[in-house]
Amino acid sequence: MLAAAPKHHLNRFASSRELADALADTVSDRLRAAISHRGKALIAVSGGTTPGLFFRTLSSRDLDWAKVTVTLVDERFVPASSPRSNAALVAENLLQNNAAAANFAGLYRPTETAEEAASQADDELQALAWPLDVAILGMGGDGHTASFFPDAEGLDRLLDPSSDRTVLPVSAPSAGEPRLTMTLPRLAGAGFVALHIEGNAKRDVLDKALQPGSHLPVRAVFDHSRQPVEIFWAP
Ligand SMILES: O=C(O)[C@H](O)[C@@H](O)[C@H](O)[C@H](O)COP(=O)(O)O
Repeated sequence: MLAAAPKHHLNRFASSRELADALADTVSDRLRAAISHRGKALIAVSGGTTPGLFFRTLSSRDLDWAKVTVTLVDERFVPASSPRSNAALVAENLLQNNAAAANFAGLYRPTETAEEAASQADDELQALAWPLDVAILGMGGDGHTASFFPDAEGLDRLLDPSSDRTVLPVSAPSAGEPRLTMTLPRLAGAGFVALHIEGNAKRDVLDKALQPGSHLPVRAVFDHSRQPVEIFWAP
């Protein structure tokens, strides 16, 4: 009996603009509901080149942003002054307009090593209002999500669904620089998990990841996510 494809829902859009509007609507509704239910909201977002338009669209949504904490799905081991910084990407595109009132909890720490930074961030992020209400994941053309790179040292540890860590360091030749990643259980435990990908090439990679027996890292999110993964895709 072949294992059924993990539960997910494909939301297709004609353009990046339509996708950004729909994802911003859904995410702002989820944040409002979390604030109404528990007085606060916690969202983790990814970096990279895909989410910019979505961030700028979400930043103008009307909600009690002062009760929202934005954190990162992953981060390059670089300071916010670096053009590679996801914290800088979020500051410049999401923490603007109405969302400028939101709180931010980044992963980077100015330590000698990524290991030390991950350990410090892991300690300090325990204080956040877990579980995530929203996790926005991206995906690379190699099937990585967060910083779960296929060539990462100790990938099994990064994908351990029972990890008691929140942040782990990542060393992977294909990653460019050392990374800091939120762990699978933290991401999989979110009340709403969106995978935001654009283009036909990534759609093909995702289709491969959803085949039985796939070992692409993104598949681990589908296999362990508490909620069905909502895929947001535009060509
Ligand atoms: O730090 C990062 O780069 C992201 O968090 C990473 O996981 C990203 O989502 C994918 O690499 C896709 O990146 P693109 O959107 O640039 O294709």
